[in-house]
Amino acid sequence: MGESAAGECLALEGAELTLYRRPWPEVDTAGLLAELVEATPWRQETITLFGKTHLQPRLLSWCGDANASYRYSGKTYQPEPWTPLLDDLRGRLERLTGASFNSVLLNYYRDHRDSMGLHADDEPELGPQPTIASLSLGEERKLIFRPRAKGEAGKLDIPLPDGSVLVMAGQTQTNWKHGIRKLNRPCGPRLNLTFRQII
Ligand SMILES: O=C(O)CCC(=O)C(=O)O
Ligand SMILES: [Fe+2]
Repeated sequence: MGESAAGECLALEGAELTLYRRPWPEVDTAGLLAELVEATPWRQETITLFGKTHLQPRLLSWCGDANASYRYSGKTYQPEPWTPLLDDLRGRLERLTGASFNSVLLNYYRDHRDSMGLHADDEPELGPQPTIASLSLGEERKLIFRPRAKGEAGKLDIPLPDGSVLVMAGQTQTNWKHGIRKLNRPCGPRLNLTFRQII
């Protein structure tokens, strides 16, 4: 595990992962979490599994430039406009990573029962090697990485502390799926913001 002022490179073959544990020590993360939970127009999407429709186990919101529409499970979503707060966070993440972002997906895990299934962020509009910067607020949950190819070995579980930023780049989405498991024990809320560039 290489460490530098720029962040920790996490070792995972065929992936490019950098973790910044607390890039902005002065930021009041609890206040930020509360403000975002309050101000965001949350939606709860449905998923259909084996012909049965369920509510997804988390709330989400999609925000970005007007032309950054997003297709997901066969539907196209128009982004909410940037708020000053989200635009400020976008600027911070752009300066931290050197990448550009025109949209952000907010995921709100209300408690231990909320989760996200294993997936890769490989939608065509993200391009072949997307750089995705993921800011976590609130309860520490583990982001689990599992190989996309059947029979491949290897895995990594990354605890994402309050105020941390994980950057996924290079071939990460090509080779790995990631997700958040539900927990057996109660826990507090967690908010995750993944900043992306829609092409
Ligand atoms: O909550 C997380 O840390 C993961 C979010 C994620 O994978 C996504 O928004 O695509
Ligand atoms: Fe993802």
